[in-house]
Amino acid sequence: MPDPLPLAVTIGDPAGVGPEIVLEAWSRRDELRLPAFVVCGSARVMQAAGRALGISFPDSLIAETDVDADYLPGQPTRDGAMLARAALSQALELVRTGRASGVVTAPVSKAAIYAVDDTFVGQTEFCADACGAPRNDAVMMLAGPSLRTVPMTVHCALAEVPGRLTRELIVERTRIVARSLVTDYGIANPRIALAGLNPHAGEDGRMGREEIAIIAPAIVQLRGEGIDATGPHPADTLFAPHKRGSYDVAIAMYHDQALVPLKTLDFDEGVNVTLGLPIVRTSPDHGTAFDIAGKGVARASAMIAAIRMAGEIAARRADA
Ligand SMILES: NC(=O)C1=CN([C@@H]2O[C@H](COP(=O)(O)OP(=O)(O)OC[C@H]3O[C@@H](n4cnc5c(N)ncnc54)[C@H](O)[C@@H]3O)[C@@H](O)[C@H]2O)C=CC1
Ligand SMILES: NCC(=O)COP(=O)(O)O
Repeated sequence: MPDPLPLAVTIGDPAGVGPEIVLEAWSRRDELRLPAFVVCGSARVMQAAGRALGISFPDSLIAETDVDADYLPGQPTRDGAMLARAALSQALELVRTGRASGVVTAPVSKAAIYAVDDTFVGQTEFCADACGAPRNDAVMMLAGPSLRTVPMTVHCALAEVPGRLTRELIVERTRIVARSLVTDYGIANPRIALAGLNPHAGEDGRMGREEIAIIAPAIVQLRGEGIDATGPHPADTLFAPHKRGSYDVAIAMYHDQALVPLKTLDFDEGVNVTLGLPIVRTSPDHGTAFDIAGKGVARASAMIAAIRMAGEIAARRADA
C-alpha cells in the first residue's frame, strides 16, 4: 500500500499565529500521530518563526510561493497578505495536481487580503472559486467536541441576512450538510436542527415572519426528501446542554448565531471545515490573533485538530 498523500498546510498571514501553530503541530507530529504534511508559504518566514520558537523545520517540506514577506509578528503588511493568499493558491494547486490529499489553512486576515484583492471574501469562498464551484456550495461547518454548527449565511453584514435567506438557499445548503455528514463523518442518518432567525423563532409571526415564510417550508421540503431536518428551533435554547444531544449538527441562520456557541464551548479544539467541495479543506476556528503572535503563547490545539480532521476525511474519501 503506498503512503497516503501529505496534506498541504498553509502558513496563513505571516504576522499572525499561523507560522508558530504550524511549527508546533509539526514538532509534535509523532507524539500525536498526525498525518504527514507539507507547508505552503515561505521558507524564510518558517525559519524565522522556527528560530524564535526553537523548532527547526526542514526546507524540503516547504512548497515555496512566488511571493515572500518578512516575519513581523503582530504587524500585518501588504506583502504578508499577498503571501497568505499565494500560500492558499499553492495548497489548492497541490491538491488539484494530485500531490496533496487536502488543504489545511492557517488563519488569514480578511481585511488585509481585501486590501490586495477586492474579490476575496474568505478562504471558504476562495476554495469554491478554485474548484469552479458556486460559492454557495461551499458550506462552512464548525466542528468541536461539544457540537457542530453551520452558519447559513456567513460573511455579510447582519442587516443583509434577512434578504439573503431564501427557501432555496436553505434547502440547497442543508442538503450539502446532510450528504457530507454521511460521506465525510460516517453518520448514517444525520439529525439536523435548524434555528429560527428571530427571537423565539418568530413567536408565531409576531416577532418576524422568516420562520413561517422561508425556514419552515424549507424544512418541509427537506423532510419530504428523507432528510431528518427539524425546526425552526428558538436559537436561544438550541445550544443548551440538554438540547445538544438531540442533533448531529445545528444550522444557524447567521455567522454569530453559529460561531458564538461553538467558540464558547470549544474554542481550543474547534475546526472550520468546508463541506460541499471536491477537495478536503479544514482550518482552526480561531483567527490570526495578531495580539499574541510571536509571543510563544498561542495554543496549537485547534490547528492540530484541523490537521487531524483533514486527514480523517481524506482517508474516508480515499476508501469510498
Ligand atoms: N480561519 C481563518 O482564517 C480565520 C480568520 N479570522 C480572521 O482573523 C482576524 C482576527 O480575528 P479576531 O476576531 O480578532 O479573532 P482571533 O481568533 O484572531 O482572536 C480572538 C481572541 O482569541 C485569542 N486567540 C486566537 N487564537 C488563539 C490561539 N491559537 N491561542 C491562544 N489565543 C488565541 C486572541 O489572542 C484574541 O484574544 C480577522 O481578520 C478575521 O477575519 C477569524 C477567524 C478564522
Ligand atoms: N468566522 C470564520 C472565518 O472567518 C473563517 O472564514 P474562512 O476564511 O475559513 O472562509
